[in-house]
Amino acid sequence: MTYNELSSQIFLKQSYLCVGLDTDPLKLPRHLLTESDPVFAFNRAIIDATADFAVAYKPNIAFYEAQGPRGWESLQRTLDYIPSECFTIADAKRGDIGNTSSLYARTFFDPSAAGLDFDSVTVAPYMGHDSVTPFLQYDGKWVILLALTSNVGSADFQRQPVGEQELFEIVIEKAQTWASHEQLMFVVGATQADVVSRIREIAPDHFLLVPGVGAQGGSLAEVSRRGLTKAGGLLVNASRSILYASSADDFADRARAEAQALQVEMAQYLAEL
Ligand SMILES: O=c1ccn([C@@H]2O[C@H](COP(=O)(O)O)[C@@H](O)[C@H]2O)c(=O)[nH]1
Repeated sequence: MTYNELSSQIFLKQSYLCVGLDTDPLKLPRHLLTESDPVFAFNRAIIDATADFAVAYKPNIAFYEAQGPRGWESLQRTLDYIPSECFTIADAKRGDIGNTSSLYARTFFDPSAAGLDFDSVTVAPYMGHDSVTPFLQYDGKWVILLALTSNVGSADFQRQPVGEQELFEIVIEKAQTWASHEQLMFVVGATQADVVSRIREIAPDHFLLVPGVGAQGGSLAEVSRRGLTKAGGLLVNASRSILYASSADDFADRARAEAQALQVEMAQYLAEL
């Protein structure tokens, strides 16, 4: 999916919601456990319930890998089920020496390899340019680089001062020499809303993938007011607050209501642009 196509979807759906598919087999509603693939049955119901309000879906790969081969099958079925107009993110947080990164990229981007055809993959910047560029060799595919994460541990390295800057700012500046805003996004936690304006000075056009609203307590209002651009420019993720709004038979209805509430709020912020 191109930058303009993603931007168009945001204004068409009046939403920059990304639904995180962090599907934990231990948290599934009991009535789904008799399904042949309970994880996929859950994801299918969540996608059906939220697709009107979401422009992106982000399966967190850890939740699937932890299930072994069954998990990879659930992931494949889920990816195939996501509507084609939605942007897909493999939240895998990969990155290694170049030849290894090439194989990670092939896993998520080349359907003739592992069968997966994601639009994007999250990548850790720590090993530098040659660990990231193999992911950029695929036309139409995106790298979403971890810049300033939502967890408290982001203070350990990402917020360390380096000269006049903090380390995450150097990551954002340097990475822009590797790819344009048409192929590169940055992860910025919603819990770090206070620095989103500063990030917009360094990266005015890049999409930001923003996890941390909902269960982690980040503010959608603050991130939106500081991070939205004329192209949209944000994908705000919510996982647990949508997936596990209810653990009973009404889980899909409750997930839909949570997603709709976020979309309605997002539409207000888009109207203020
Ligand atoms: O900085 C980061 C980077 C990634 N994540 C991921 O996003 C979701 C958040 O889930 P919630 O349930 O909405 O808190 C999850 O997959 C994380 O691994 C993040 O939270 N922060």
